[in-house]
Amino acid sequence: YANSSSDALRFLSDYNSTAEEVFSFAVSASWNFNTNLTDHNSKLQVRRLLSLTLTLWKLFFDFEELKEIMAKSRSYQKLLFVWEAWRNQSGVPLKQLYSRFVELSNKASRADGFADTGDDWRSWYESETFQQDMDKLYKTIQPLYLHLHAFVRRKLYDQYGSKYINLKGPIPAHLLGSMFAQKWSNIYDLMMPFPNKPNLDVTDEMVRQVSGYNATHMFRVAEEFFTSLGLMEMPKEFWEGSMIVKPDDRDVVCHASAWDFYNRKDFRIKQCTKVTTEDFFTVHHEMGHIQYFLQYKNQPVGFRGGANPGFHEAIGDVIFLSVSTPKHLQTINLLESGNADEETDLNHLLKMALDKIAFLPSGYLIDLWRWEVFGGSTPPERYNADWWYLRTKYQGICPPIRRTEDDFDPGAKFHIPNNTPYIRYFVSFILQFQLHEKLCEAANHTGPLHTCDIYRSKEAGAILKKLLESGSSRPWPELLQEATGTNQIDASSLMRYFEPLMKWLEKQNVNETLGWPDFMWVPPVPE
Ligand SMILES: O=C(CCC(O)(O)[C@H](Cc1ccccc1)NC(=O)c1ccccc1)N[C@@H](Cc1ccccc1)C(=O)O
Ligand SMILES: [Zn+2]
Repeated sequence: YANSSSDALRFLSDYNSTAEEVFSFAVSASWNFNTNLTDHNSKLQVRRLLSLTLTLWKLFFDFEELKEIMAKSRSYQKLLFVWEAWRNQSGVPLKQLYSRFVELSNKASRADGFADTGDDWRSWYESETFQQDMDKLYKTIQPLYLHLHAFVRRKLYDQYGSKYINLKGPIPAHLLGSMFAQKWSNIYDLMMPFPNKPNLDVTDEMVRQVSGYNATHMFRVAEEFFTSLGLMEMPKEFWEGSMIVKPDDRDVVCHASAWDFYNRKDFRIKQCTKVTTEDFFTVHHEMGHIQYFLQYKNQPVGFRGGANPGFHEAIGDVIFLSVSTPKHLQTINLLESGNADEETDLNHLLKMALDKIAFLPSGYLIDLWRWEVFGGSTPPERYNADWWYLRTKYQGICPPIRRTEDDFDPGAKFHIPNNTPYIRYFVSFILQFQLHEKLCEAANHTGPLHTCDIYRSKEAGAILKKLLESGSSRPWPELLQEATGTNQIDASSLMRYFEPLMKWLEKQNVNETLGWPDFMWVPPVPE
């Protein structure tokens, strides 16, 4: 018996060191590709064909630029052009490839004993009733979403008129400030409850500050929040190896990501950072991933992951719940007065809802669609129809122009071609409020939850550290129980955080239709 256990231990330690080398090699190759697409391609032997393709590719729209137009433009037609152009160039070409990819992916998952790839991905949450659990969470937050949707639809009606907005119908998808109608805070200026209060979008202030709120400064400010909790600073290899601005001499994948090189030394962020509030949030989101890497780096390779994938997505967002308070923005000199009066408070809550509540239906439906595709109930000839059915059913949005099965709109969203699962973000957006509530209690916060800032609380940091250093070495319900006192993902913390807003919206919407009974309505196409 003794032999077998020492044999097992030796095997595991051999496996671990070998796995580290293999993983490290693979991650380095992937990093080199993602941060230097041109160089990678130019090395291929079909140089001439490729240089032609690259030239054509450069003719294509740059997603970063389109993103900016979707955030800033208030022209119905211009938004529509950008919305359609991106889907034509990114989604359509993928359609045939995707159905073949689904077949191959399911084949691999079945070889591992799963029914299909959706079954494989859901197994990471270790719950026999995972799909029902998610549907229950969605139903809990749905009343709040319906009120936010009705309020936003009314404001868009005021802006775009009755021709393009039906007060009993879904909202045209291109009017919500982002390419996928997932983050609505870019149209906050159309929605402010009290417009004459300080502007909580601190982008202008960041750009104005002569001290230069540049990318590095944004990263340093984020790092200092983590160290203020007693968590780890970024190692020197992080600053040496990361790519935090888009290079001007080559093409890179600009979608932000955090990288663990599995050698316990190299940890990096790849982000095309711009000086905006949105990117300041993303800096914290990505640094949350890095903090997790640092805290669990001495675990065996197999345990270097989130307690479940939703935990990995939540850490940086939990920190930003504190950073985004008027009180904290004043602490870091991005807001004149932090003494939030009732009205500024409500402005802040609405802005948070435009990011956090608006996101939930989309965070839920993307893998609902993918589970149906992997499971076979959505065949290739219904990819786009089922996508839009779910987008209208859960988000209450509709396509601004007619869609057919020649289109492949899910393919325009990074995580589909990148094959990155998505329910993790839905879980994160619920979980982050549970963690925030508990950390605020540990930080002896008094007053409404949405005004809490855990900055410099070592007690809060200690709870986070204990959770993060465990990695995926123990079942997530146990780790959640130890960190928060409950062993289930539960939306009641989120509902408590937004309670003052819910009360206010119920008054605002007293004569509004909640939901979109004109389910099939679509806007006219502008001539
Ligand atoms: O995609 C992201 C942020 C990028 C990331 O940090 O989640 C990144 C995604 C990614 C990129 C390349 C390969 C795989 C995944 N995830 C990581 O960098 C990561 C995740 C887990 C462990 C280690 C790194 N956010 C999602 C969800 C979201 C979040 C916040 C606001 C809006 C929307 C989105 O933009 O749709
Ligand atoms: Zn992430």
